[in-house]
Amino acid sequence: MESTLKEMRGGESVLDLSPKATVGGGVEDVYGEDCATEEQLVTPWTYSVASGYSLLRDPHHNKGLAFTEKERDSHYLLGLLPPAVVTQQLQEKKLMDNLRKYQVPLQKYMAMMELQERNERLFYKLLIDNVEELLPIVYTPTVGEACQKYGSIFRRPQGLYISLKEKYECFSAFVEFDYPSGLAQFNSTITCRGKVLDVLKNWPERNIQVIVVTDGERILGLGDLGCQGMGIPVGKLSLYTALGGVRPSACLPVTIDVGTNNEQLLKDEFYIGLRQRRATGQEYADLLHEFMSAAKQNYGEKVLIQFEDFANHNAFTLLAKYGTTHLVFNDDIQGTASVVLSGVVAALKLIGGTLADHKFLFLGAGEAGTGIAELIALEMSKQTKIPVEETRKKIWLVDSKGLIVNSRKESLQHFKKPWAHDHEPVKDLLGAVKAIKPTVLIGSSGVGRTFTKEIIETVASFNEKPLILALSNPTSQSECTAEEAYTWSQGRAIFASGSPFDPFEYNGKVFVPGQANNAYIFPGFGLGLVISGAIRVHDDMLLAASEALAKQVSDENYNKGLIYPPFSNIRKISANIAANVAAKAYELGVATRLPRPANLVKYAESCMYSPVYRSYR
Ligand SMILES: NC(=O)C1=CN([C@@H]2O[C@H](COP(=O)(O)OP(=O)(O)OC[C@H]3O[C@@H](n4cnc5c(N)ncnc54)[C@H](OP(=O)(O)O)[C@@H]3O)[C@@H](O)[C@H]2O)C=CC1
Ligand SMILES: CC(=O)C(=O)O
Ligand SMILES: [Mg+2]
Repeated sequence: MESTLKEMRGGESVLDLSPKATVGGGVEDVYGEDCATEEQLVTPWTYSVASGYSLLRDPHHNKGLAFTEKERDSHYLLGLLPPAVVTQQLQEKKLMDNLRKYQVPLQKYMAMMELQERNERLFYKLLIDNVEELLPIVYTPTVGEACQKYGSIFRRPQGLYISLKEKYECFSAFVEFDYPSGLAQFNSTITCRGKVLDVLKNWPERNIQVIVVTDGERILGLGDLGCQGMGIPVGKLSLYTALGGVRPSACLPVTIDVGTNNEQLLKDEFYIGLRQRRATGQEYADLLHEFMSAAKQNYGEKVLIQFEDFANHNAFTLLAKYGTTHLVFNDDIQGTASVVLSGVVAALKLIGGTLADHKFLFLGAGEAGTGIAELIALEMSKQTKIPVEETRKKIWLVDSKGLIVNSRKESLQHFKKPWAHDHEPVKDLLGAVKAIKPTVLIGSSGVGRTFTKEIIETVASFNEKPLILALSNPTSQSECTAEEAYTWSQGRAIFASGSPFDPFEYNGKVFVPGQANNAYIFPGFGLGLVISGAIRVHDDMLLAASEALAKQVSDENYNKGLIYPPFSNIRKISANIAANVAAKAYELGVATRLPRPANLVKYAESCMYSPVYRSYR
């Protein structure tokens, strides 16, 4: 049975459909048919060998002109392709040549999406081999523009859409029973089973390891894009595969559609989502809960659910609520924290001192800002053995109302309260910079050009080498450009940004800005959880990921002023991050894949997906 099923999938063991012994010793009911009652509906799944025309239209197995003569003969492809047989390398060369001819990044994005839908392995080959060139296309900044225009550029759906329409409903009914002894009448609340589990079962893959889910309310720094936020889970998961080696069939992008408060989208005739204002409160919580329960029920305890680009009024609550029952990770809070801590630790080689010697000032006290602040305070506390309540005092945050200080504490959202320190009220960033005199300035506000000339000049006036991180995405929302950071600090700033900037020449010296983006962390972090079979995420794993990333910065990188290694080495970096995270999972006792492999880096590398074409019998 096992070999037959593998043969049916072209010899790939990518998706092993063979029955597996479960922990309890039974046989896994992959399709849910055996456990369904006679009244329950089941899906009539069929699997067949793709051949001929349908093989050419199956993105998982299509190789285009790279099908060999023998494969064309045995898979009924003769005549369906022109005679030339080419290598994957030549296909890659041609596609890169074509992509480079497009002047507009969105056209490149659409060409890449079209390739992903046509020939998945070639898509990943391109992305892996040309990561520095293509990352800004499939990811920030271009993915932001793609989400804004998703309704117009939408061709084929990617990922799963779960909307309020699928949520279970409760309704009251007046019920009458006509007993022999008399008529009984009462009001009853009836709950109809929701359809979220059925939606998950519609997805063709059964063996999902990573879900990236958004509700579209805070897409990058672009705000509420509703259902059109789908571009983000799709983009993040393509990085899970290309950068972290998680196989594409194990990745599931999900968008939860609870409506949108974006008036422009609500009026847009091409908008693809529910045309209503956002559901909130219990209705929102219920749909999210139905999704979280269905995901665990369908894919098991070890499926990683990554929350992405939720607004902060939901993000912290969801993370706290499901952190104890599910394997969940919030990329904006936790992934960003890990990547920024890594950059700061690496930067110490250039700016000097220990972590605790520095004073941090953030513009933006939301998910990214407070997430980073907390991990820095935690690491400082571990290094100095000073309680975290004390190390937090080295870190200051400014939100839209000014510096976060004690006198504001009562009115602050819960995630800001730990950052309310004793100080006079200060109304804006410039005032805060003058009052706090930070050595590190971090932008996480989602508002572009907020690091003005005066602010950067002031920071540079009391720091030999100010560390300036403009994290907000996409490029239009960056707190400053690389050119501004280097020029206004007279070439002294150590600078990195969330979206990439080109190298900049100032006074005859070329400055290479780094990219402080959670894309360095989440692919390797997720791989580490998957390969160890981790069942929960712990802050120490974020520290482990951060440490592994910082160790990958070479002297050559430091000499260029870089605090992150180049993305061209990302697969090696991800394997090291995965190994460190997995090691921590074993140490904490939350790993279930036993015995622990002796060499975790080698093991991580051996688990990574390769996009090279497979030969078909
Ligand atoms: N580089 C990376 O890897 C990552 C980058 N980001 C980027 O960071 C940005 C913020 O994301 P996130 O933290 O999730 O968003 P949030 O909405 O959670 O937080 C935004 C914060 O910025 C504050 N803010 C907004 N406008 C101003 C202003 N004019 N002056 C001062 N403060 C202001 C808000 O203040 P208030 O609370 O008062 O409303 C809030 O505290 C986004 O652009 C996102 O793309 C996010 C994650 C990762
Ligand atoms: C990078 C990222 O996750 C964000 O900007 O939201
Ligand atoms: Mg994000």
